[in-house]
Amino acid sequence: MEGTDRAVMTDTWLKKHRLIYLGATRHPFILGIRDGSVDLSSFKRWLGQDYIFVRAFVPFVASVLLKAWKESDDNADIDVILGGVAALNDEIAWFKTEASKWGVALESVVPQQINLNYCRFLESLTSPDVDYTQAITAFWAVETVYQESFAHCLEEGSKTPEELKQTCHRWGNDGFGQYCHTLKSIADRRLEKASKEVVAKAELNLLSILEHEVEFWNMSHGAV
Ligand SMILES: Cc1ncc(CNC=O)c(N)n1
Repeated sequence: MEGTDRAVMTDTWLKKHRLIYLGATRHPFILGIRDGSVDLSSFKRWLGQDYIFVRAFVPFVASVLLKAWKESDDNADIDVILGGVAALNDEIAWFKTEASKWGVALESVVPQQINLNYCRFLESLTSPDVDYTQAITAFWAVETVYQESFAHCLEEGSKTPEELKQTCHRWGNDGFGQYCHTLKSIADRRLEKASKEVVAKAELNLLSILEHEVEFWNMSHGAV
């Protein structure tokens, strides 16, 4: 059949950049959740910083929505991205409840430099000079790192403490997995038709995102 053995761009990239991808999705912080050895002060630090990140992620996703509306060849993309926006609305409410459960005062969390750097990078992708293909590919990458990381904490044989399971479910559940898979299909569909220049930029963005994600997990250790 035509096209059955054509390489899918995102799969090619994840194979090529496997070590850094594993660095982002199998980070010691995640492995610590999975084996129950995680330091709860690290978890609380991550929670406060991630709340700040997610608030900054909303305008990035809104920019992806705007680009889809202007540039996409498939109306269904809007529905998928809008679903992502709706999920972020729930997520922000969840962070507030979760933070009060752990005694984390979200209003007084000071964003760390690593967090600000990551937010600034995503903000740079909201520029009109960045096309829809690059934006949707970046969106897929950010979501997928969390999906793969937290799903790992729920796999058979994991010893995730009961009080952390809800957090893992938030991103590790099958519905979120399906959603990431849909984002991946959109990204691959666009990459297939994109110019070499756009494909090259999208790959560099992926590498930047993976590096920012590793740094973000590192931040939980409080050594920065
Ligand atoms: C640092 C980081 N990366 C990805 C996600 C997942 N996307 C939205 O929630 C997240 N919450 N935080």
